[in-house]
Amino acid sequence: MLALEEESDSRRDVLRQHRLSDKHYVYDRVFGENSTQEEVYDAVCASLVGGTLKGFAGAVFAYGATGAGKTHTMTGLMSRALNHLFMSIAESGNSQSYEVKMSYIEIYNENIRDLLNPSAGTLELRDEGGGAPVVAGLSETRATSAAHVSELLARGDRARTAESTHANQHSSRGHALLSVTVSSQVEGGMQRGRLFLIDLAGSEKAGLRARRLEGAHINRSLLALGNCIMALSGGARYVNYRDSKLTRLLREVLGGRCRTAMVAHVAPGAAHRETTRSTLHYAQRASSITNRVERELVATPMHLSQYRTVIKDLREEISRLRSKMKDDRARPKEESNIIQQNNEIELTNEESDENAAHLKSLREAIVSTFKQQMRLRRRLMELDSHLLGLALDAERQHAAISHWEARFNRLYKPISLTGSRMSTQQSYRGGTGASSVSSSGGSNERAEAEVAVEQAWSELAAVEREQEVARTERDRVERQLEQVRLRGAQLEQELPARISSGPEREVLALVCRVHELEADKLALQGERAARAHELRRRDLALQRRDAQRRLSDEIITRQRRALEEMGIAIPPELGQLYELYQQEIHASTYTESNDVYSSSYRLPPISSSMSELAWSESSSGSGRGSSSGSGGAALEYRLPRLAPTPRRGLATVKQVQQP
Ligand SMILES: Nc1ncnc2c1ncn2[C@@H]1O[C@H](COP(=O)(O)OP(=O)(O)OP(=O)(O)O)[C@@H](O)[C@H]1O
Repeated sequence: MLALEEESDSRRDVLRQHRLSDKHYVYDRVFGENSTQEEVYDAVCASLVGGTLKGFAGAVFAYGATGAGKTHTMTGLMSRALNHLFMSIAESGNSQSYEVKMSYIEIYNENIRDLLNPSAGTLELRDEGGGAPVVAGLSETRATSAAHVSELLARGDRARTAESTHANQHSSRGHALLSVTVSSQVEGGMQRGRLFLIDLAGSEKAGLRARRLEGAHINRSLLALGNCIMALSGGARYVNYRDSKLTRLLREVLGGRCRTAMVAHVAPGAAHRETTRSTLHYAQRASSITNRVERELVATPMHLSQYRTVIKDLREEISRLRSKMKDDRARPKEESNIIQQNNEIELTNEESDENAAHLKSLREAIVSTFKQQMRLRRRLMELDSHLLGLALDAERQHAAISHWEARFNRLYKPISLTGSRMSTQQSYRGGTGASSVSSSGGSNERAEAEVAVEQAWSELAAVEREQEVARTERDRVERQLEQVRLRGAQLEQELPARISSGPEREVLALVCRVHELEADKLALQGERAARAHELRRRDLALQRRDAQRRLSDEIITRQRRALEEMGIAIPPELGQLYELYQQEIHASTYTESNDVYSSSYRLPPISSSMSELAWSESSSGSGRGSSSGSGGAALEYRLPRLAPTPRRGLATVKQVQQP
């Protein structure tokens, strides 16, 4: 329990003394100023990591005012969680079967950036058929060890947008979302556990003009987050996640199948009373949200051509089995009667028992061979799908390398891996002497290129090793499948001679039905996989086009500047083209950066959460004038404004009231 003491002035007010009491808040845990990061990790995050290995989703997000310690907490949790994860995988004695991937993004000014691949620029958030939204083109880096992960985290942290504010020397200005996915093969598909670690930006009011837009975006997303928390804790039937990219991305974390912990940060000083009150209030509301936790099991997507082959094979098997049944039925009645009579004459009771037992074991053998076949086929298709993914990964790394090569005017030649790597590194370090570095690039860009290219080559080498392993495994599984198929065919050949009764025919029909269902299921999965594959391919193509476009922009701008500097008159047609080009760039920037104002964003926030907000704002005693009543609030919600800063002491308070 945490008690928020009333102001000392009010305590002295004898008349009010009995009416005012300290406000008490109850949480799962309260940590004091002397709590260590280990304590916080053990209480908040450790059990979530265990769940991730078993296919559950877990999340921790840090919430609170600027400078209250969010980044400090999350940095500690992130490195501990990933160390813990790799230790648990090693202890499982089955480390080969787990695959850990991580992605790290920042939402800054409603733009999403890939912190592990900042050169990719702004990424698009795309809704995919009812599921969780997907960040198109986001890199998912395979993490191989705790040391590798620390290196990736440090790289991502360096790429975050930070500035000095009055409350914090090194204030994070964007929301950072680290997502770790642990996949492992289990019976029936791929088990996928996820861990989300989220460091939200704190809000801060500053006089600087440049900070206004940033503050508006931070407040906008925190306000949307507050609305979602209010709606979820109030049991609302409709929760509006669409008001910011943050809430769209956190949908699963806030109201989905995720086990979520919110760490609310407060500063104990009296000067922070109002921000503290607001944070504590939201944290209490959040603690009453109940999520239904579920394990995630995804049927592994397969290689497209494999779907067709398997479905064809299955259909052939079905018609073979059907024809056997027909053959048996087509026999003249007398003939089958004679056979039956002969059987009855020839077979003693003992023999007929033996025959029935044999038929039973034959039936079991057929079913078990069928199951084995299906398992091996699935494995084969998983490997194909894995190889397909690896090919795309490799292409992505090639694209990153060629991006930097192009920036340094080098022709990208993937010779042998080591040779090429050497030459690339030498060229960035000036070893080959002939590099022509762009004038604005300078040594920073060189250093960035060196790190990025080195990383891309090592990723590529890892991908190639993985491809080798997968191909060997594929050959092995293919041979095994061929053997099982032959055994299955032999067993089926034994059937017609032995089918003599209705029950036997029923078994055959059942086997047919199983085959049919399997074929239908595969056909559906095939369609879905085809769509997913097409989307991934388009993402990659879009990323490439985007890189090309940015290069063209730069070339055009520089050429134009050069023409002007040299005093060369621009021909009128070229002038017109420049104008058109500028209009086009302006139009596309406008549409990209304003998608938050698209019609879907105009839905007013649900009423219960807005009334909660109105309460919160008016109770601060420093109301923002226009925000009383849901209409005014909804308007502000769409177009957040920063009020002028009247008194310094209140600035932080008012900003933080907005979540
Ligand atoms: N528990 C703690 N122990 C020691 N130092 C801390 C602790 N919490 C925060 N700090 C220090 O206080 C400063 C501000 O903390 P931090 O950057 O984590 O705040 P924040 O809430 O993330 O702020 P912002 O929202 O502006 O990014 C940092 O220098 C940090 O190292």
